[in-house]
Amino acid sequence: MRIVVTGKSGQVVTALIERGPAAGAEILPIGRPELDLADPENAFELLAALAPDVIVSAAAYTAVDKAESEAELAYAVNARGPEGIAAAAARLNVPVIHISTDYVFDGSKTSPWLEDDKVAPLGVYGASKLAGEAAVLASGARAVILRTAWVYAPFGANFARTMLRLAENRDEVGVVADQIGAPTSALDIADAILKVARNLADHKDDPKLEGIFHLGASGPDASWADFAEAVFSGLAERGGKRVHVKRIGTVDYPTPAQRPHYSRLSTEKLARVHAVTLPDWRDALSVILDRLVGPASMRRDD
Ligand SMILES: NC(=O)C1=CN([C@@H]2O[C@H](COP(=O)(O)OP(=O)(O)OC[C@H]3O[C@@H](n4cnc5c(N)ncnc54)[C@H](OP(=O)(O)O)[C@@H]3O)[C@@H](O)[C@H]2O)C=CC1
Ligand SMILES: Cc1cn([C@H]2C[C@H](O)[C@@H](COP(=O)(O)OP(=O)(O)O[C@H]3O[C@@H](C)C(=O)[C@@H](O)[C@H]3O)O2)c(=O)[nH]c1=O
Repeated sequence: MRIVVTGKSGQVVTALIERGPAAGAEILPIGRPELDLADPENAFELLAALAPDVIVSAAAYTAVDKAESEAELAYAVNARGPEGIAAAAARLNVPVIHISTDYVFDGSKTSPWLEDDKVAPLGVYGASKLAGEAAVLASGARAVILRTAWVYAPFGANFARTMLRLAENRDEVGVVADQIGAPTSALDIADAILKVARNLADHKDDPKLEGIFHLGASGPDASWADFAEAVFSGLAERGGKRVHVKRIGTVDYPTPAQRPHYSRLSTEKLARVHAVTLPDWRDALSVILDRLVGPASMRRDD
């Protein structure tokens, strides 16, 4: 199975490159400069030459706060980019898996968001990603939208690595405790994408496999403060320093973009239709901390 992916240097694609071979997939990443999503005119020629079985559209403008002041660029990359990719996929008759976000929701629910719940993004990033979803769904390509959330990995820019960096010279970090979701490992996302890709490649005439699906870790709801506490206790278990999380409110941590208070995604549809369920986020974090900090068995107090 040949899978062409956009977003060569991103967390999800780096994970796909790592996990692809074990799943029998050849991952062909494309990134800048060969494809600038803000101007995807050459997408068809580029994709056609690579002859993919499946296309994964994972590149995005992901700077949530900066998007508020760079709306034009965010829409170009997150909406017109995927539109160009999906149009090419339709012409090539190749299915496309497009990665989207929990930030398409306003966070007003108190139970996990379903695929057909009302979308109402609070910021430019979420709105531009929503426009990307719409463009992909309207393209005529066989399409799966995978909305995921709170992505972190042993590589790339993410909240867990930010916490570990802050731990280097801080004993306490203030983190919001009133935004709830599920941290999701890019390694697990990659495994899920590979299974969905296999299903699409193997069952060409099954429209039930297409549409919007939510993809997130199992385990209890978590706030960013819970996630930070889990990172720091994992650090201490591995012989690192102890760092305290000061649990604060969103009002105490003002940011240019508003974020949803509750963005946990219901993953039942993905489990039912594609037979994909992700591990508990606490186990997934342990796997990633083993790589970032060292295995827990190396801890000093053993
Ligand atoms: N990170 C998260 O917490 C979440 C992410 N998602 C979605 O998952 C997907 C993957 O996210 P993630 O792996 O974290 O992404 P990253 O932020 O790690 O990487 C984004 C990638 O997109 C590329 N990119 C940005 N602008 C352009 C452009 N104009 N042309 C071509 N490539 C471009 C970047 O390339 P370069 O390095 O050259 O800038 C980079 O490779 C995205 O669609 C994102 O919206 C969904 C939920 C949560
Ligand atoms: C670094 C830091 C952040 N925070 C807060 C800010 C914010 O409300 C929350 C999350 O911080 P970040 O800005 O790192 O995360 P953010 O960029 O909002 O993460 C989002 O990225 C996009 C791409 C997505 O699609 C989302 O699913 C989500 O993962 O934690 C603290 O309270 N203390 C801190 O020290």
